[in-house]
Amino acid sequence: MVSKNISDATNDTGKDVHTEVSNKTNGRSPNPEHTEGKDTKQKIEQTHEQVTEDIMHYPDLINPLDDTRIDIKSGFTKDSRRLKSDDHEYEYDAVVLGAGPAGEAAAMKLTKSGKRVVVVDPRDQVGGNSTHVGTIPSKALRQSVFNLINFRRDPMFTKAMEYKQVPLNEVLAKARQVIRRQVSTHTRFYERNRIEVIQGWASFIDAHTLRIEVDDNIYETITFNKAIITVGSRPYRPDILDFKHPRVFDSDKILQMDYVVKKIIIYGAGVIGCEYASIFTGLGYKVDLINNQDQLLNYLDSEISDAIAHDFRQFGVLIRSNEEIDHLETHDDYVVLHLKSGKRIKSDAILWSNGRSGNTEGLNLEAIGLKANSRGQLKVDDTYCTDVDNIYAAGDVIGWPSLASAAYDQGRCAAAFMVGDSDAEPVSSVPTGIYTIPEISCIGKTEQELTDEKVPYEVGQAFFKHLARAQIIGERSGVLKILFHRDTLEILGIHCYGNHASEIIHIGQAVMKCKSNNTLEYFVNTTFNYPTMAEAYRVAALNGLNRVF
Ligand SMILES: Cc1cc2nc3c(=O)[nH]c(=O)nc-3n(C[C@H](O)[C@H](O)[C@H](O)COP(=O)(O)OP(=O)(O)OC[C@H]3O[C@@H](n4cnc5c(N)ncnc54)[C@H](O)[C@@H]3O)c2cc1C
Ligand SMILES: NC(=O)c1ccc[n+]([C@@H]2O[C@H](COP(=O)([O-])OP(=O)(O)OC[C@H]3O[C@@H](n4cnc5c(N)ncnc54)[C@H](O)[C@@H]3O)[C@@H](O)[C@H]2O)c1
Repeated sequence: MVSKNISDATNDTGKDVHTEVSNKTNGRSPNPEHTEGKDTKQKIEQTHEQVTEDIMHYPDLINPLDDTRIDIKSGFTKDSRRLKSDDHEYEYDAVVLGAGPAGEAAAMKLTKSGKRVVVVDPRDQVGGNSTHVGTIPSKALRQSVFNLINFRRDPMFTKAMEYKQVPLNEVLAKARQVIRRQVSTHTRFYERNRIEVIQGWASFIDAHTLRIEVDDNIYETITFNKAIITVGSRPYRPDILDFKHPRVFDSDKILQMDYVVKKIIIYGAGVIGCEYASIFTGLGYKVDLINNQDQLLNYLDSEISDAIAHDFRQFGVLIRSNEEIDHLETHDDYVVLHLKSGKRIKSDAILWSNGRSGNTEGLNLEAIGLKANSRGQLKVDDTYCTDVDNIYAAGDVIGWPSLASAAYDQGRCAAAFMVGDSDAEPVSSVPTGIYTIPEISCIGKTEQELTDEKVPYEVGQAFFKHLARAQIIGERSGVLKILFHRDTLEILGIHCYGNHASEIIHIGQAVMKCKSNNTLEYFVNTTFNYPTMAEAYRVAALNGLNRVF
């Protein structure tokens, strides 16, 4: 279980801060009357033993940045009782299991709809895995490495200073600041909306009762009318690897790496594997990227997938395609990866990044008649309702698309369905934003999909190197591709490779969303600021129109 000790916290100025923990000490003292009987106690002790003995079993709940966490004072518990609950026999109208993006959005929507809501999360801070071990630390880390790369490229600095390798956890200094600010911002959202947050592990007793382990062997029981499961996911860990070994990492544990390596194996060339390939090469490590498919990120436009593979190779990444692990040999200061093809790769460490599993194991889903699939994920219908009609689910725990961006919207939409909003709609179109160096972002169909569907499309493209703004800021590579219907000029897909791609994509996304205006001509007939990266849309549109006859 997550440590409940308040460690020495520092604020952004590096000074110590000693304030109160949010969820844990929010005025709710655990009620001993709720402590379970002996049999259950024994069962729980087992669970507990498992957790403390094998903390890596719950990697999603480990905060590698624990040592410098800020604690946020919160006093919203009592206030939330002022909200009138609906007319039923339960203590809460709704309970939210998990305070990540999906849980937060659901809680906000529910409370703004006048519902009496409680959020349960074992962490002593809100934000979920997204803030503590996922999106936020990895993106802040990427930014630090990106700055380092630019710094090294600038002769003004490199002449004056000698470049020295730094361990990953030191580069994470910036991430710690961002996490603290994010936690503080989101805690205020809960406070201002008077949403009660309980720190503890939640599990179901029945479809209207939840048991919360609020402290070691101390349980609290609450009753609710509806529940939403937003417990997120954790890295998938196959039995053949020993994640306690100091040279074996996954995306949670890597944030704790406190030594410098020269060479690292990344097993799994999905989004996490590719993002970390950029981070490690930026830090000067040699990378072996093991891909069990024949192409990197094969759901992308194939030109973009080729471009990232080309750039990776330029930066010294050795991509090994169509390979599969046989076993891993671990030594004190190195590992040897044995592949089924017979190849052997020696390296200082390995990062395993081969998918994630939903955190459903400890929820006692049997008690409510639910079953997760082999990846720990729950099935929901178009209203985010599970097979049990008062239990909903959103975010990573339901699988696709497993993004913080979508999790937030799914949580909000699920809550809208829970309160019976007539205009609620499920999340359907989600852009891809991959924060490799350079970035990749896309929305809509790929060339391959349009070809398979026999849609008569054309392509308009703009290379960043020709844009004034790109030349000013020193962007050397990058392309924007617009796919459009050659007869109607409707935009069907946008694919962007290059820095700022994840921002640039939103211009096209907005146009695609406006059905009546969704045409390539929008970019020709609209005056954009100059010089900007957005000029790529005008250049690509004109390029595309020139191909139409
Ligand atoms: C390295 C990495 C980088 C990523 N980068 C991006 C990115 O750039 N952009 C993007 O959009 N997405 C990114 N993602 C994905 C993103 O982090 C997830 O999609 C997002 O966190 C899902 O949000 P969620 O609310 O479903 O769950 P989570 O953020 O996983 O939060 C779930 C919460 O539930 C709690 N919980 C677990 N068990 C229980 C229980 N029994 N009772 C109560 N609470 C429980 C957990 O403690 C946790 O706080 C990244 C993920 C990783 C791992
Ligand atoms: N920029 C971003 O948006 C961003 C960044 C990082 C991570 N993420 C999210 O994190 C998730 C994980 O990324 P990833 O790179 O580890 O893997 P991935 O989801 O890309 O999958 C990699 C491989 O692992 C397999 N796999 C996935 N889950 C498995 C499981 N439970 N058991 C066995 N095999 C499994 C998949 O089939 C695939 O072959 C992705 O869904 C992604 O959306 C997003």
